[in-house]
Amino acid sequence: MTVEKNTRSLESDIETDFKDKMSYGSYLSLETLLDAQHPVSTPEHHDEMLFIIQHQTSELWLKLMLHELKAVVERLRGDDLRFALKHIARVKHIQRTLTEQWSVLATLTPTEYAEFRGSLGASSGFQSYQYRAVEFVLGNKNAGMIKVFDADPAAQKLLTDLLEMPSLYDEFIRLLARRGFDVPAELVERDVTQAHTFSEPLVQVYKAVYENAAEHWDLYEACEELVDLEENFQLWRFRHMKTVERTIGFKRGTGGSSGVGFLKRALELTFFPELLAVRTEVGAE
Ligand code: HEM
Ligand SMILES: N[C@@H](CC(=O)c1ccccc1NC=O)C(=O)O
Repeated sequence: MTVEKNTRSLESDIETDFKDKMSYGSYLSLETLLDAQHPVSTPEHHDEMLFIIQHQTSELWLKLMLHELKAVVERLRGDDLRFALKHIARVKHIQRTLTEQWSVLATLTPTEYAEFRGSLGASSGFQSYQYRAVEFVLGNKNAGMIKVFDADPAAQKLLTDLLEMPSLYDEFIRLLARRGFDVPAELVERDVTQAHTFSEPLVQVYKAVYENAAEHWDLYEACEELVDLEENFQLWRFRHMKTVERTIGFKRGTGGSSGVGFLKRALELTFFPELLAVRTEVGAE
């Protein structure tokens, strides 16, 4: 059947009765999802909807990212690098989406934002427990970050559990040790509640992998995937910092920090420092 008058006719078998069947909206809990945008500015500022949805979509992607990263940790623990790599590939696409999404918020001018910023009170992305959870899973542990969730026991438990679990990087390092590489015992048995700190012997392990890539192909590939993950994470942080700079300049943050300066310091944090250091070591001078 052709389209007439630029109108597509419904096919006779198209389902239209959802009294007793699961529909699109019920499956996706759209009623809950689309009833969760509550601007607080009075009178309501047009641009607050953008601000809310930008954060909510970010939190949804962070939720999926955490789900995938937890699967990566499990797969590494089970020596299943192939499946770990599959999940990492998905995480990388989520990260790209999250980073590209900054361009939507960048349409908010400093004047527009200033018109409803006061309504946000002391709330801040600093209180995003899912963001902190991703940092913890990747190995950037910081127990001090949990204090801000004193009033949210569920978030506090999630973060405390993750703090006490070996991170994705801990599991990767343990896998390298099981594969027979010369990983120092203190790295395998380290206090996993602390942030990972630079280990020179680990650089030498990576050197062995990179200089014999053909022999250790899956590990070689995994190392490069981890470098991508870290770089993508830093790109998100950079776009956040630049968006903040153009939106509030050098004002202090609503969460109480110095603002842009505080966010710039996050760019100096690293997840997998040895994987960057090995680059200085490989190949000819
Ligand atoms: C105009 C938009 C935004 C501005 C002006 C802004 C500003 C800031 C500032 C100043 C901080 C430092 C903490 C503080 O004192 O408040 C911060 C932290 C943070 N923001 Fe935003 N932000 C914006 C949008 C977003 C969005 C869309 C997200 C997405 C979830 C986000 C997530 C975060 C996170 C996770 C932190 C903690 C970063 C860290 O600990 O290094 N922000 N933000
Ligand atoms: N910290 C921001 C406020 C802000 O951006 C924000 C406020 C409430 C919920 C999430 C936010 N996003 C990131 O920090 C500011 O200082 O303007």
